[in-house]
Amino acid sequence: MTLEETPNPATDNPLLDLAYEPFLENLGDDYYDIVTAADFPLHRLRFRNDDLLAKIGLNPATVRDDDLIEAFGQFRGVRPFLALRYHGYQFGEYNPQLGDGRGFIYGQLRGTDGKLYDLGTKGSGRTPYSRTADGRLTLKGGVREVLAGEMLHRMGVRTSRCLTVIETGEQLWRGDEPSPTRSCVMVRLSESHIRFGTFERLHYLGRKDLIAKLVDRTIAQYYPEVDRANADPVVPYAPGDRPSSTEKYILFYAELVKRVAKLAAQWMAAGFCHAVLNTDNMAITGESFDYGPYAFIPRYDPQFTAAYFDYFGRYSYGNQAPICRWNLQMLQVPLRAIADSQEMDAALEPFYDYYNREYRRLMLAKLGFAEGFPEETGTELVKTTIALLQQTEVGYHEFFWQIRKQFDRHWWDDVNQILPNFSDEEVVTHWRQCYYHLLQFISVDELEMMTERLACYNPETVIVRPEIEAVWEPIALQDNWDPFYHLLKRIER
Ligand SMILES: Nc1ncnc2c1ncn2[C@@H]1O[C@H](COP(=O)(O)OP(=O)(O)OP(=O)(O)O)[C@@H](O)[C@H]1O
Ligand SMILES: [Mg+2]
Repeated sequence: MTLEETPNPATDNPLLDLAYEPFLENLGDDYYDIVTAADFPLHRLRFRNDDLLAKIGLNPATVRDDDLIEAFGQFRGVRPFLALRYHGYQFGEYNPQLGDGRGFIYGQLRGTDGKLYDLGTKGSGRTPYSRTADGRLTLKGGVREVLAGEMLHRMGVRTSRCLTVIETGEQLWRGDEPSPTRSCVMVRLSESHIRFGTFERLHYLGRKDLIAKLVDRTIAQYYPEVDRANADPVVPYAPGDRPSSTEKYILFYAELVKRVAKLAAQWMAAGFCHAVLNTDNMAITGESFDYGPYAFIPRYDPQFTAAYFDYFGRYSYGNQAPICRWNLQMLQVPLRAIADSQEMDAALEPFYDYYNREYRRLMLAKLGFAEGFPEETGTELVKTTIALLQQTEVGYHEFFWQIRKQFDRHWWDDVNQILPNFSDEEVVTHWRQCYYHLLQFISVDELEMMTERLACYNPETVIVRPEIEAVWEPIALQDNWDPFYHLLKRIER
């Protein structure tokens, strides 16, 4: 290579040379505070997501562990770090004292898919929103968030995912972990950290102008289809008067309703209980994020609650769709600055239609079926499946795994071949008949596709709590990370 051909990067760390885009920064400082990162006594890379490095246009082989530590542990950043301001309804009570208290936006950049992504931190130190807390994330919290993102991604849920987890060598005190406990800093890639609560705060402050600006920018950036469908000029908002509701804003809200309804259906089909669906944990893109006390359900139980502090089951597994709908309804309050209330009500109306359609589609896919048979027949099978899951002792994920494992073309010929070793309880017999009935709409050639679909929708491993504890224990006791890395591999199968 001649001297002229030698690449001459600004730094030798490819992460610092990425084309970061200041979308959030350009909103102006009404929406964030510029903050600094904590200085940590130790930086040990515990997790790197090479899949995501590729997604942001990097060849993972060219990114060294030290590069990741420099950017996402020592925070040699290229842009100001923004702690975003937000409020939110927490367990139904409005809390005006929130905001990024232990994280910030490190930067934003385009994925290879052309979409803008946030790199957001968690556990990176105190900010003006930390209140009395330490601004830190426990190592176990980081490990759990990695696992949730990867598992949900594997199950086809629209979700944020962790890019890195770096252990930081501090001792933290927590009421819900044996303490002192180890610390880490996590960086996650998500579609956006703009939350429902971001708009709620602006309403609380009476800043309709800032709401209008944020909605316009949100639509332009994250709802291009709405922007294209309705090329209305941006409504200039003069404080004091009320802009007329343009179709664009209703289309945006209607699309958000659809995305959130689908997300709730995705969680339900995945057997996932998010656990803390406060409005500050709802992204304006309709993406799932913030994995704290979540759990994958061991058995089908609508009342299953994952957070020990959720005393009344507000965020129980079975309450996720109604709560998402309630959150969408509360979002109408700030959005009234730019959109008509009745029109938003009308846009919220089909929430359960979207939800039910997506849930039915996903449950049928978990059973191996695509659309293409009478609607009632499919609905009947889904209902019978739920009845079986409720009335027998079978585990939620175990049941679908067994279908995937045992599926055989003979099921198509003979109803008694379907899960032959399963019990003969009445509900199971009825389920077999429904399943067999639906199979009769399938041609032999399509059976191969069913096998593929079963593999796609039903992973071999689902991280119910004992699975997570089983990988955490060796980390906690012997600093042995192998079971964790092994579990990450198993999740992919
Ligand atoms: N250890 C902490 N130090 C400072 N603030 C904290 C800490 N833990 C939580 N908070 C703040 O409490 C609020 C609610 O926390 P929640 O657990 O929903 O969010 P989070 O997990 O910190 O972050 P995110 O929603 O970005 O995933 C947020 O304002 C958050 O910043
Ligand atoms: Mg949160």
